[in-house]
Amino acid sequence: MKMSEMWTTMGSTLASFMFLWTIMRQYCPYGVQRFFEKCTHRIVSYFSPYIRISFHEYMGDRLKRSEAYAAVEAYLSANTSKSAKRLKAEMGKDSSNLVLTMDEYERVTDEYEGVKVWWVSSKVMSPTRSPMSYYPEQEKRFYKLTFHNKYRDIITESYLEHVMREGKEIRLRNRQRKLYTNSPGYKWPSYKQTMWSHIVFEHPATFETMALEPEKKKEIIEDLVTFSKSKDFYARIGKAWKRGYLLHGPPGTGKSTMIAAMANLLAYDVYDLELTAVKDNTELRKLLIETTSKSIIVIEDIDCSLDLTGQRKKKADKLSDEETDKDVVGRKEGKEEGGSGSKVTLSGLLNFIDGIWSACGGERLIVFTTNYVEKLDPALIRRGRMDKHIQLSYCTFDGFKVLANNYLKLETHPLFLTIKRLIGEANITPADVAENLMPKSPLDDPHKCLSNLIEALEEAVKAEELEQSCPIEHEELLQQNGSIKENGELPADQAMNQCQLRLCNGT
Ligand SMILES: Nc1ncnc2c1ncn2[C@@H]1O[C@H](COP(=O)(O)OP(=O)(O)OP(=O)(O)O)[C@@H](O)[C@H]1O
Ligand SMILES: [Mg+2]
Repeated sequence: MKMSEMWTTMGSTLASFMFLWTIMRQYCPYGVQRFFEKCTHRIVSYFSPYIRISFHEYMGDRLKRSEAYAAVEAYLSANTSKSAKRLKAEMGKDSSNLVLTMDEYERVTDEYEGVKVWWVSSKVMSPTRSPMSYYPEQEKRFYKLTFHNKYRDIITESYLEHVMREGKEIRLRNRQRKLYTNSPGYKWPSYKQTMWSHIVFEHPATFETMALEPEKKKEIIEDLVTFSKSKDFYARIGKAWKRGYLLHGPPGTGKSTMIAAMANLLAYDVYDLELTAVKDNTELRKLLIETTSKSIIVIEDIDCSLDLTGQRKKKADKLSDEETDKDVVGRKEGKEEGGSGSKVTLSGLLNFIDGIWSACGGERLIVFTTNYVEKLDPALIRRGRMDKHIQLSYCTFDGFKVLANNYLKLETHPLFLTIKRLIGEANITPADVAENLMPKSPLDDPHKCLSNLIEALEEAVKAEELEQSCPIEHEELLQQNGSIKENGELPADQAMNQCQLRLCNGT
């Protein structure tokens, strides 16, 4: 057969095939269409000297968005959006600028060490489950890279590595950090791709603005930074790249504020896990798999989240007298919010923290907060699970100086001496100090705010003295009054008045 005849035969075969294909697309069911698509691809790739690599947005069972896809997306948006003719515009970081990426079915070229490659962004629709299906069709997006066979080595060995590295760096730079939550009572529709809902994370707390002793602050910052740079170390010692922090202390001592400061220091996302809204251990695992790296998974008030404290004790102990109101409220909420109540168990939670699944993703902090560390099951907070225990306590003079600088822009003041003396004697939380330093009217100058704080400190000192002189009466009064604060304190003025009243009455 002559060369020209061969080309003619090939051309007409392809033309007939294309014609058939057009008809099929219009009239045939999805399965038949896919079959013909595959045949076309095989014929084309048999004759073509070009290689194609696809990067799909979701792989396999679609549990997680592909990191490779996201890196390609970032790389292309930074490097080739100038050459693309059809672009997609989206709000970028801080909603302050528009980010342009190539639109669907757009094709751009890129050059690497003199080699030309082509990228196409595309999508296919997955079939609906049945003709009556309620769920909409799912879009499966992907990028396709095309290059000549003779450059196979350079592309697969070095260009792709370059794309991934640059893409990841760009993503990190442009990342808009997010605060995720697994909303309580929220029914997860099966067509939805994630169990987490999110908003932009914009908490302003930093370690600089935290009232904490300087050495403690330095130690925590160093610990966090060392962790974030220890990928190779964790790989060498054969440990998953994650670290657990237990923050404990009375209410208002800055546990939640510290989580925000941690996230801001390391530029991590925050996953605020509401345990009472998690149906069972399987759902807990799904939630874990969906978290990304560079994130903090937070379980606040772990002692109240579920009945995790008493799992190893007998059932009868469950509602013992020792339990505080807060515990009971926590469990009640779990029952109500979760409808049937959460079936997450202690072993489920332990698996969540350091089971085999916990290693996926890497570079993650798990943070528990509690007001009552002594109530937690030791298994939950042993070293290795909760690697670092941080106790947050009452405000010190160093802490006060940070708050005075934050709230009043004061580094020194004649009243500081009095405050230094009183703050050493009183148990006052940073939250209370902050509240007193807050100007209450436009006329409140720094002197007035500091005087307010001195008043509050004097009351706290009196309450301390009272507690030490007649601890039983003090405790009884707190219980009778019902105004006991969560950390076991009664507002100083109330305690004083009531104790004086009792002493006067001789009771
Ligand atoms: N150490 C601190 N440094 C700076 N501000 C603080 C600190 N502790 C508390 N605050 C202030 O008090 C408020 C309450 O603090 P935060 O919510 O962090 O306390 P918490 O320990 O999480 O309390 P709870 O146990 O009730 O959840 C914060 O908004 C913050 O303004
Ligand atoms: Mg808190």
